[in-house]
Amino acid sequence: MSATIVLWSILGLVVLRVIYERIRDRSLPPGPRRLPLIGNFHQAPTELPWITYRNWIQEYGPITSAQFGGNTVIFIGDASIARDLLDKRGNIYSDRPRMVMAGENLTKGMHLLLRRYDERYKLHQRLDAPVLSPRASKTYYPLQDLESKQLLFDFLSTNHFRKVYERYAASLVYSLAYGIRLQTGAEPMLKHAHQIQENFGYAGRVGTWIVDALPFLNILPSCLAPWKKTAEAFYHLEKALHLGNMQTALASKSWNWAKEFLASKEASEMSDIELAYNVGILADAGLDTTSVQMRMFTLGVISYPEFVTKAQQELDEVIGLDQLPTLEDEPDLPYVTAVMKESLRWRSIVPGGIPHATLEEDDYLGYRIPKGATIISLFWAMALDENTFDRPLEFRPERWLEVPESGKERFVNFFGYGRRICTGRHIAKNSLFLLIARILWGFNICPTIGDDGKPKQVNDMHMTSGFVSSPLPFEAIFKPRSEHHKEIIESSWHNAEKDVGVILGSIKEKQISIGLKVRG
Ligand code: HEM
Repeated sequence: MSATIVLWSILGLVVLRVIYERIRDRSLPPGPRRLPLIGNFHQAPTELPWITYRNWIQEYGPITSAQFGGNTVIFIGDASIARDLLDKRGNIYSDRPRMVMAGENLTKGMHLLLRRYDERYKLHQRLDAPVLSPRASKTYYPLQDLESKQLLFDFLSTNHFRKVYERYAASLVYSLAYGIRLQTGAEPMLKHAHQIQENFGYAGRVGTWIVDALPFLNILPSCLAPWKKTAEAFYHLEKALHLGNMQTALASKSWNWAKEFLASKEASEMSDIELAYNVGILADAGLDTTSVQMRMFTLGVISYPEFVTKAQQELDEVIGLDQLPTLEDEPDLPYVTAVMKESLRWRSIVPGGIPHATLEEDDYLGYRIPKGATIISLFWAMALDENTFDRPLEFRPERWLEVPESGKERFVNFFGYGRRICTGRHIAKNSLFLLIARILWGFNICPTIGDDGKPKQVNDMHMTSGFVSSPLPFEAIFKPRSEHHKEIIESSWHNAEKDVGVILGSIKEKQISIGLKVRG
């Protein structure tokens, strides 16, 4: 074959490809200009990608499309469009995009968050639903009460708030899932669990693995696919943690989710490892989320301290000085509830949203949304939308108590959408309310003082990338509001029931008494 024929053939293929892409992209929502083959891949940042995506939304409109290799991605930057598609058309928009490295190689299809929307996924949802319902979640209050009392007590002797929040969140979810209280936060199993989270975040990083861009490469044998070795090592580490915790839970005398699940009809259709992963993924999901959201709240206090006085006035009037607020007080504490909502809006722990995918082609506002497209509801854009939130960069709880000026729908889906909405949201919201109310009741939180004698400045826009985005390290000082507050915190902790077996037993009794079906 002469060189001329080769050249003409290549040119012909390129032309055919361009024609194919033109047809493929017809009627898609507008978006940045694509290059042949790679589309916008070269424009997808690995660090803080939501900032670039928000810029695209501002330039091209609230529903924007881009092409990452063979994958069409639709970005949504408007709360009502996100609800129209992800909530109201949940039958189409509840799948997840394929993530070869994190979803298939590392977690072997067993990570609930990444599961495709199929019968197996629904089986897992049926298994989990009874322990995560609003009514069941309310019965976990005695554990949240105990752990939050320890949290307040810990703040009397340390300002290391990251550790204090992490211990709270981990101990709560490990008690529920496995009957294991984590009293110090330095337990080896917790270190192991954090390593697993880190590995998952690494495996899930966009732009890190060639196999995520070109999934067909995954059929290569391990000797030609070095990523498989990494995934296999991570998998064995994770499997050991979930199976080990499951064994401890089943051997424990107390009621826990592991026992509850094992006794269910759904579990009889699962292997030991699939069941252990189910419990393990729930435990993982509860580890970082609540604690990082509490760091966002702390960042809000340091950056916009004015709201604290108003919250404390409300707490003093409604609760008084002699007792801690409880979950029952929520309806009487609208300002504190607004602080919780504002923490979730101001800095989401998932600013890039968690991607959904379409199960079939759809039509919306005259645009074609292809089957298999990745759908990103961009929390960062919706939470900072100036048309719906006045001065959105400010932490201003009042906005949740005022009647919004514009008639436009505001972003409130902090826990996601439709059939993939966060299943731990009732537990999470109860924790956030209780922690925020109790911390504001008992403490003033101040910035640390620098060498120049002035409060150290903290940049409230400095965040990490990754599955869960957290603030970069900053310092804060937790001071009890008075000697009296300190005494109440000490006595509440000293008088608390600390035996997790007794508390879990009382939770089981409570569930039976209110008519919940208890299996374990
Ligand atoms: C402040 C705390 C939390 C926040 C902000 C949060 C947020 C989210 C978001 C945005 C999603 C994705 C929803 C979607 O795809 O539309 C999600 C999924 C999920 N969350 Fe949470 N979450 C929190 C705490 C928790 C806790 C405590 C648990 C478990 C006890 C949990 C369990 C899960 C699970 C299992 C999923 C996967 C749902 C699925 O794909 O079907 N989350 N969460």
